[in-house]
Amino acid sequence: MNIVIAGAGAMGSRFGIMLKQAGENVILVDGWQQHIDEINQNGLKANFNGQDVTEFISAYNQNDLSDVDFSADLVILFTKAMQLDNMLQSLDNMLGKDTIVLCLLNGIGHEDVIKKYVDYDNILLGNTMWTAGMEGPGKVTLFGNGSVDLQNLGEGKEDVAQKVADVLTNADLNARVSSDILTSIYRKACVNGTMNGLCTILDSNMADFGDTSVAKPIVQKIVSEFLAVARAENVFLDEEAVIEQINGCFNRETIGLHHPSMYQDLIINNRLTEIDYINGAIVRKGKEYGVPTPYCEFLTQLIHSKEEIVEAK
Ligand SMILES: NC(=O)C1=CN([C@@H]2O[C@H](COP(=O)(O)OP(=O)(O)OC[C@H]3O[C@@H](n4cnc5c(N)ncnc54)[C@H](OP(=O)(O)O)[C@@H]3O)[C@@H](O)[C@H]2O)C=CC1
Ligand SMILES: CC(C)(CO)C(=O)C(=O)O
Repeated sequence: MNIVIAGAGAMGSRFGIMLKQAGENVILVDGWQQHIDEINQNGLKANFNGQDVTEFISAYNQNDLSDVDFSADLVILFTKAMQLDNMLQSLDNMLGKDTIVLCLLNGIGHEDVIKKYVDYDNILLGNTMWTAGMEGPGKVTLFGNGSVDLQNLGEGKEDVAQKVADVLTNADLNARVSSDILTSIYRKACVNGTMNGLCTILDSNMADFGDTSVAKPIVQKIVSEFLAVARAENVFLDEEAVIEQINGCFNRETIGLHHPSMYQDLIINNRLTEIDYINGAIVRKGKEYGVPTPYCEFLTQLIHSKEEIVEAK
């Protein structure tokens, strides 16, 4: 399958490497020129579960795609939420009438942006529990396990969703077609709504935060706000199951040592965060539905305050 990874940071690189290793025809598209040059000159390097691997995958700057002759069957979106609209504009020439677009960004509501550029029937919405970290241009660190949930937005497009899930699973990415992706997106948003902001403010990985005496009550308060907003949208989640999934992030043997992507953005790279698409989205929706969200509001404010202190760009 001809696959474009649109947003080739940490996660895009993971998916690019694993799909290439499974024999798919992959290209990477990104806006970070130094990263692109490094990949094209020396290959995309990864410390992959402790082993050094290098994959040679062509990488292109999203602002310079006019001469790229690649007929994309599948585009996997892996930008940061703030970059999504720009990336879709850049990809315009590559999106044929049958190109399937799969969104795996964290956060809520990305379909509203994607719909502006892609036929509704060609959109797959999903999320993932895989993790990844950037070491520097052309180099990522990949460890642990994960999975992907995805669903077709268009009616009767289940076969398309299944085909994409099969391609991902064939690359060991453990994908499954969900029949209720909004529930799955809210469930993942609860994971990000707790792990990402808190580990960033507390300067910790997930396992160290999980070991603190206050982790459980704070997680419970934030989850209850997410679930109340979800209920207002007729999305019903089982609180115990959500908390169990979050507790899974504290496991040092699996992904507990990971610093969430928001930590990588703000603390390591001085970059703006996706907080407005996670806890901030819950605050906005809470106001709309008359649902109080004090914990999400406070965490959103703390992250914005930290962004200002470190002059994040
Ligand atoms: N990392 C993780 O473990 C997980 C992340 N996600 C989600 O996946 C999506 C993509 O996240 P992720 O892969 O972490 O994103 P990254 O921050 O690694 O990459 C996203 C983009 O940011 C830019 N960028 C990243 N690092 C630098 C740098 N040091 N200097 C300059 N530019 C840089 C690049 O684009 P450009 O130069 O064009 O700005 C890149 O395409 C997000 O929605 C995230 O929440 C989901 C699950 C886990
Ligand atoms: C690994 C996980 C689940 C942590 O919240 C994630 O999605 C991220 O790092 O953004």
